[in-house]
Amino acid sequence: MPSPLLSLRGITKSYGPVDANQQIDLDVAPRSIHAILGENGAGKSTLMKLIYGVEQPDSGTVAWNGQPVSLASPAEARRAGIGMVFQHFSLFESLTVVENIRLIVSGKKSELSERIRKLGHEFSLDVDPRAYVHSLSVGERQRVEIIRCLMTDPKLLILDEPTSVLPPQAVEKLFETLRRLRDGGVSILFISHKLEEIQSLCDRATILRGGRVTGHVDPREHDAHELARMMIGRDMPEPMPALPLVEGEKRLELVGLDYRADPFAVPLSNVSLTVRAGEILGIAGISGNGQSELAALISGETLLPRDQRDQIFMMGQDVGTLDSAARRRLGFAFVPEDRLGRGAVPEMSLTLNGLLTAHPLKLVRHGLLDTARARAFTDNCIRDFDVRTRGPGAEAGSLSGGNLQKFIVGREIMLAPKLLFLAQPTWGVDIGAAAAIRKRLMSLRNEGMAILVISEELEELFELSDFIQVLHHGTLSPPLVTRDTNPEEIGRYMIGAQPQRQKATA
Ligand SMILES: Nc1ncnc2c1ncn2[C@@H]1O[C@H](COP(=O)(O)OP(=O)(O)OP(=O)(O)O)[C@@H](O)[C@H]1O
Repeated sequence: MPSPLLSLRGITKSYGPVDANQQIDLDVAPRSIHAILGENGAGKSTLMKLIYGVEQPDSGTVAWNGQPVSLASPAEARRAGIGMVFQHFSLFESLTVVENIRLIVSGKKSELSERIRKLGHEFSLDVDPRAYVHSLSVGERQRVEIIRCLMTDPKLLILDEPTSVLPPQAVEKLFETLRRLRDGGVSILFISHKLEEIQSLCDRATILRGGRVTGHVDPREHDAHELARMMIGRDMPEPMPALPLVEGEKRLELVGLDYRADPFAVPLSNVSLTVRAGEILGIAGISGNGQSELAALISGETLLPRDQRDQIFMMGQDVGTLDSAARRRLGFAFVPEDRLGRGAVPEMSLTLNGLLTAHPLKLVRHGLLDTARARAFTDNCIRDFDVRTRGPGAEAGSLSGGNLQKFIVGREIMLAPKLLFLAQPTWGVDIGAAAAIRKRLMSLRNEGMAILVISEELEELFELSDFIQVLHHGTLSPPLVTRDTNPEEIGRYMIGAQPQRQKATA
């Protein structure tokens, strides 16, 4: 290999008793796309933070272009030519897109806006520079992060799960962008749990398990099963078959829902859907087509005006003006897409985060916290959902992204709701754990739970759902029976190219 652009030797980093990285050796070649593979908590993000100067190693050396360096801060890393797109976004919600970018890239607002539009157009990362970040979906925020990074003209670009919220068409476009960048002399460190992506994009891969390097391979020389086994050290769980449908009672019904929140939000028009007991409805679509707005209306974060009646029903009741707590009392549970902002409070322990939604399970009595029960609930959730953490006392923010997601999904499932709504349920979750979550959802469906899933992963929706509806520009396609449709048809609805069929299902 030509002399490496970046070379790490013996890098070690511990957080208290957790050895997040141990004796890591890694060489990143110039003009290469290098994957970092590993299950949730394997130490991938920690390693990237060390390279980007967010954290400092306890020991080990870093060389950049053959010269020893200590990257003491992200500003220093950026000066050297290292850019990073984080898994958790680092944008200010109350600022606009261009204002956020201006915090890092100097220039006049008008010039920057022009560059944002141009890059957005070139790399299919379209986003309005004037939009406030709080009004953007997770997918759109990620686009802003990527554009911001590209604007600093990096020599090494670190991407921590960049494709997790992109629709399939955009993933391919992003890959073309990344290949172009590589051919132009930029190296890329690429974290993803999707093995097919790594095989189609990357020329090298380093595998981590339990904070240690377990291999450096050429991912194109191994099939997905082999890579999965190297990564998780065991075989994948088998999917659970769905029982035939019996028409269960309606647990969620949206009837011609119309809603416009603010000028930057996507207006929803005439949205209708039904989720019955014992079935899973999947909502497909490219992020930014009204998913966040729809999720907020279903969860009760956004309430309908008092005069807008008979549009949202849960367990047969009109809930459009009821808040989240009232909806939860009817047997509703919810996993939001934004796990750190809405799903959990990062500074609080897992036990307290458990209480946020599980307190009705007699975890609070006479106004006082029943510590033993709350801890037992959290312990069960950690065990049942294979959450890798030091225990119920750990702060939510200290968990790796995928492990926190497993915790939140577990907490909501343990409430035994009648209606469970999950937005991007396996986002950032490694392949083994994602398969386990899907298996669990199938078995809950078979036991009679009504489940609604919003996901940008078509494969996931095809594996899970009995019916699929597609959200495009704030309108919803008719329900399609999953076994009678195919990804091409769904894809046509996703880009608005499919004429609305007459009723596709009874
Ligand atoms: N700030 C922190 N405080 C305490 N522990 C931490 C902190 N950051 C990471 N850890 C721990 O270090 C280990 C490695 O975490 P890391 O986030 O690097 O994993 P990862 O491979 O990126 O996982 P994922 O795929 O879930 O994002 C985990 O056990 C995690 O809980």
